[in-house]
Amino acid sequence: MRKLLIAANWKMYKTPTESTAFLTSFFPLVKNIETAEIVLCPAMTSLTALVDAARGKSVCVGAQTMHWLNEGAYTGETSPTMLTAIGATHVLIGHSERRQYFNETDTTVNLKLKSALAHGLVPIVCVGEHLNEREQNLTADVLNLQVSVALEGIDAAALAPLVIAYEPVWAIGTGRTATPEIAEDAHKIIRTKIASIAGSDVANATRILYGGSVKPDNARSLCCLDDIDGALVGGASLEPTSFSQIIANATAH
Ligand SMILES: O=C(CO)COP(=O)(O)O
Repeated sequence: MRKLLIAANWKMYKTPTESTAFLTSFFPLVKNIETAEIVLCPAMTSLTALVDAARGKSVCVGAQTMHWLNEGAYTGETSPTMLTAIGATHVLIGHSERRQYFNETDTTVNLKLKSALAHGLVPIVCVGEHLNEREQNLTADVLNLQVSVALEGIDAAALAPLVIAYEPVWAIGTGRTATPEIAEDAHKIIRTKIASIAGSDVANATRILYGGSVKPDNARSLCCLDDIDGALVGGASLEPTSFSQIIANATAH
């Protein structure tokens, strides 16, 4: 049985003060929820403050990206060792905005995934097709390629912590959510691909989140499906009430 994971991607929003103020209002709203793991991914500058504020609470804190190396002359970058040193436990890898604006590729996703696993960070690897790819019936090809390159050269035994987030690019920040059928289909494609690479045990244990315009009113219909194990939420995670409603609806029986 896979435990639901609901993650917030705050992108380039919230100062450290705003991040900890969020937690102060948010935590009382979710503290009795035991059926989901909750992860907040703030901007790098808020990580330390949020890790400190979340200590002892059932909320984890993750980064939105990282370099794959431990150190080096890479201006502006943050290493996995730096993240674990401050207590971050999760990391988003290969978000479509990183691929679009910062030249991330399937190959750098693979390097980052190997590095995150080696450092004990829970990797949340983002995959998803563009609208034109969906319109040309290329969704399965795109997802299969993204997943296979991401997992290249990684031992099945090392993949236990892996989380994948299916985020169709056309649904991000657009208010246009994938229908539950579209999302479930894509998640099945991803799970089947993982099984072909790493075996069915790994595939069945891997949590696959849906991301793209998740809101309180669609969280239930997405998260109740067999192959959807949670959500990666952008805009609607910035506000404690809407994010806590997403969690409540996603975990409702
Ligand atoms: O990119 C996303 C999460 O990583 C999704 O963003 P929205 O929820 O704002 O569409």
